[in-house]
Amino acid sequence: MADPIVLSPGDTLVLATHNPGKLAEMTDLLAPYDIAVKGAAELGLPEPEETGDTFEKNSALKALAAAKATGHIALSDDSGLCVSALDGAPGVYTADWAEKEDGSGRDFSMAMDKVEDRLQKAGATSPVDRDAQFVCMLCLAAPDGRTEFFPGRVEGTLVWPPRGENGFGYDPVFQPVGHERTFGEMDKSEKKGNVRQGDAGRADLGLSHRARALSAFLAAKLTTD
Ligand SMILES: O=c1[nH]c(=O)c2ncn([C@@H]3O[C@H](COP(=O)(O)OP(=O)(O)OP(=O)(O)O)[C@@H](O)[C@H]3O)c2[nH]1
Ligand SMILES: [Mg+2]
Repeated sequence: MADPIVLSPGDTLVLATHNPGKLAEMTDLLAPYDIAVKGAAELGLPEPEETGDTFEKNSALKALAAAKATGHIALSDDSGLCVSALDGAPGVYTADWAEKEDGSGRDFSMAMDKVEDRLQKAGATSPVDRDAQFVCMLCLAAPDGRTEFFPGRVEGTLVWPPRGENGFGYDPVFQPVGHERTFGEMDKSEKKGNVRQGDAGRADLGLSHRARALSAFLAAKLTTD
């Protein structure tokens, strides 16, 4: 088995994402640690084509591209919304569902309409039929090609119409289990939840899929003292 990837105090960690919403959340979660965090766009890195058919494959290709290009350890995030009544769609294609037909970028209002339209067609009109998960797969990659994975997920219900202006992407339609407000109605600390170091998989380690995956990463790789 390959040696574990070691992050030491003062190291640079490249956040291998071009999504400003993800970058803000990840930077915030890593703020208490003695790690110099740099985003992929800030470093002028190209956006790799996501050719994988799993979250793991796509997170690996993004992290490896950034680690090899910079010579630093890199952390990527491949994530998406998996809707039970749609057999797990949009899943790894969550970002693609937001791409505008004229190629001019992403429109999440259109993407949320599309999900709702599919749910209506599937007859999923009552809350019990509208469960979904946000999934996040973090990949830590070293320039020599080693990779490690940290998954996170959160269960929820899709509401309609969308509610709230906070967050990004599909946040206004996703209401996590046990909460009465959507991610779009929560401020960033609520969406993050009670993140702290501890055993991966503990229920109180963060709320969002990303916060839970980051908790597992923090527990394995970083220390505040
Ligand atoms: O409402 C949301 N709240 C979230 O917390 C969240 N996390 C991810 N997503 C969406 O899922 C897709 C990921 O695709 P993705 O992993 O390829 O990322 P991306 O292309 O946006 O950036 P990059 O990291 O690849 O550069 C994109 O459509 C994101 O908007 C979220 N939507
Ligand atoms: Mg992407």
